[in-house]
Amino acid sequence: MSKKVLLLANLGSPDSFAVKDVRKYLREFLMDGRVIDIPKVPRYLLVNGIIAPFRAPRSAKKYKSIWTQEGSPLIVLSEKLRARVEEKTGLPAYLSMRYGNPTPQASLSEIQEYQPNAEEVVLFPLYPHYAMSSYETAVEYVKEVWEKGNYAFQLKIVDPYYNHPDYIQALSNSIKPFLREEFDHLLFSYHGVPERHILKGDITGNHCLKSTDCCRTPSPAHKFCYRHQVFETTRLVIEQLNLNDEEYSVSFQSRLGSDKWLGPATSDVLAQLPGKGVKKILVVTPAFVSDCLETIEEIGMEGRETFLEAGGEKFTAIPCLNLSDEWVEAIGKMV
Ligand SMILES: C=CC1=C(C)c2cc3[nH]c(cc4nc(cc5[nH]c(cc1n2)c(C)c5CCC(=O)O)C(CCC(=O)O)=C4C)c(C)c3C=C
Ligand SMILES: [Fe+2]
Ligand SMILES: [Fe+2]
Repeated sequence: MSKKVLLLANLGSPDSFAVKDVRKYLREFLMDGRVIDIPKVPRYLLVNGIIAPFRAPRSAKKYKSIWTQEGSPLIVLSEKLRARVEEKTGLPAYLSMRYGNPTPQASLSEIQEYQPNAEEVVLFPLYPHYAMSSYETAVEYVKEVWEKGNYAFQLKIVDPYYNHPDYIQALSNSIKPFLREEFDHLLFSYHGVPERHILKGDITGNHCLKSTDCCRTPSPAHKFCYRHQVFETTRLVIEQLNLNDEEYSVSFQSRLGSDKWLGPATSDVLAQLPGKGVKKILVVTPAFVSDCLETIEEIGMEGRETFLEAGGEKFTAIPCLNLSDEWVEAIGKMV
């Protein structure tokens, strides 16, 4: 019986692609004040009156297009990753989701029941970068459940690892085989967030988004700045891959609502690049460590269509780290 237990935390998926399950999932997700950060009453009206009813049927169709025999790719891959990490580290590993199942309540209770010698649970968020709508909400939610539950074990949390050498190495090596084929451009497409989230996370109150190169000027704000962290991941990977500045760029995907989000938008970039002579593109999505709706459908299907319709000739979506040995080893080292 181990004193140290691992808990991997990811975002979660609906229980099925049925509209009612997708609606329930969207409601839980979007009622999170760290995702839609407006006061509770207007948020309730917006989510329940507008977003969930209109978005659920459209999202359900998208989920149906990626669903496998085993279930949602995000859940299936996260569970397989959990098993590999357990095997590799020799430590008991559990999985919980921020929205949907398995809940942190269920996972922590399982640990309590089946790991009676556990003294320390190490929470490993399956998000390399800090964003209030991803890493922060996942961590704070598990903390909240742990605080309420009177568990016998301590809770330790792994910091964002966007610049950790082993993560960078695993990510770079996952891209390398694709560079052997002819390509014109490597696009790093990260999940977007509203600019307001970046401003809220600025602990100096006067750094983030105050100049175009704020994320490249050293500042204590970077500890919580998603934009800085994704630029750092990109810079470190580019260094490993020996690419020059013309061969790659960064964009942000999955925009929702009418707020100003980080840009440029991936969909705009994919529509414009063929006109600038980019006919063969590679797209990598490092904000996601496991393939999911946003990588398989939004990039692999919609993004491909946008690029080819705009005159592109070859579109390659590079898979996420998923179950790569190097990634499993990197997690083992980070925990
Ligand atoms: C205001 C809305 C959203 C913010 C901010 C946001 C940030 C954010 N999300 C991820 C990772 C994932 N998001 C996924 C799906 C998804 N995201 C939003 C909205 C926001 N995300 C919605 C409504 C959905 C559901 C699908 C849809 O209707 O479009 C997923 C995939 C889940 C799956 O089941 O496969 C992931 C993963 C990050 C990392 C992030 C901030 C950096
Ligand atoms: Fe999202
Ligand atoms: Fe910044």
